[in-house]
Amino acid sequence: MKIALLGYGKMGKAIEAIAIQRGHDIVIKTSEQSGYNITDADVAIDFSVPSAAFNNISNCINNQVPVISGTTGWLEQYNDVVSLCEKQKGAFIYASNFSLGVNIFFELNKVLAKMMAKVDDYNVDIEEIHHTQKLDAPSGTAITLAEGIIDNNTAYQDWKLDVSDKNTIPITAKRIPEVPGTHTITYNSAIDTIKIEHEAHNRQGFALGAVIAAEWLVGKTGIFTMKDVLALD
Ligand SMILES: NC(=O)C1=CN([C@@H]2O[C@H](COP(=O)(O)OP(=O)(O)OC[C@H]3O[C@@H](n4cnc5c(N)ncnc54)[C@H](OP(=O)(O)O)[C@@H]3O)[C@@H](O)[C@H]2O)C=CC1
Ligand SMILES: O=C(O)C1=N[C@H](C(=O)O)C[C@H](O)C1
Repeated sequence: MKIALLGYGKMGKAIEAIAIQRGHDIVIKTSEQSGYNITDADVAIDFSVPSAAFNNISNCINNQVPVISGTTGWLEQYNDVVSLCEKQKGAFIYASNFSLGVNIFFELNKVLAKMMAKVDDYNVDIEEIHHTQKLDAPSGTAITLAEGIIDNNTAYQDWKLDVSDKNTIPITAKRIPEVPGTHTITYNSAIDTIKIEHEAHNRQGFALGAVIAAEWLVGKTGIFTMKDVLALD
């Protein structure tokens, strides 16, 4: 498979290594908005910056190149991408986190949220820790986790960074050098604490998941998620 890497930073480089191991060719690797022909690729993988993701993804869809994006912090434009993809009959996957472990953690979070909806004694909060170069906060993964709780527990209607109102899930974002990504969900009561945590040890899980998603997407039409790719149901 001929792969375009849109964004050749920490993730672009990790994806390149795994894609080559799996027998793919990297035909475009760029950290620029232009200067390449996207139709040279069978599939594009966007891990760029929040301000560039929408244009990168739109360019692929407009040129009939299937595209997956792991870039976080641009989701206010997600519905525009969905509309464009439907209009152009393109193929697109966004995931806030491509790792198998985090996608299992997403499902565990939903099951726990459903159970906790049956009791009044606990307050939930989410903490995410990432390296100091991260541009967005809270992390895309923390937002997906908050949405998983909101969808399964009517006590919560919203999430906010550093705000702890009734019906709102507070998210705390910490930035510590070299941390690839740690997410903790805590349910606290006067009597005890229930905690679930995912800690990435490196970027390999994100990169492998992205390559697997790209392999899966080629030849399909539509908008998909990692749940479709991993068939976790
Ligand atoms: N979904 C997931 O599983 C994961 C998602 N991420 C997300 O992926 C994104 C990238 O992460 P990471 O690799 O760590 O970040 P980096 O900052 O290391 O890399 C981003 C790269 O994008 C480049 N860039 C800037 N503008 C453009 C453009 N217009 N088109 C293409 N590339 C551009 C930057 O170049 P320059 O430095 O010159 O500006 C940089 O090389 C982030 O949003 C992060 O949150 C990260 C890990 C896992
Ligand atoms: O910027 C990162 O590094 C990461 N970003 C993603 C996010 O915002 O959730 C995924 C992972 O946690 C690493």
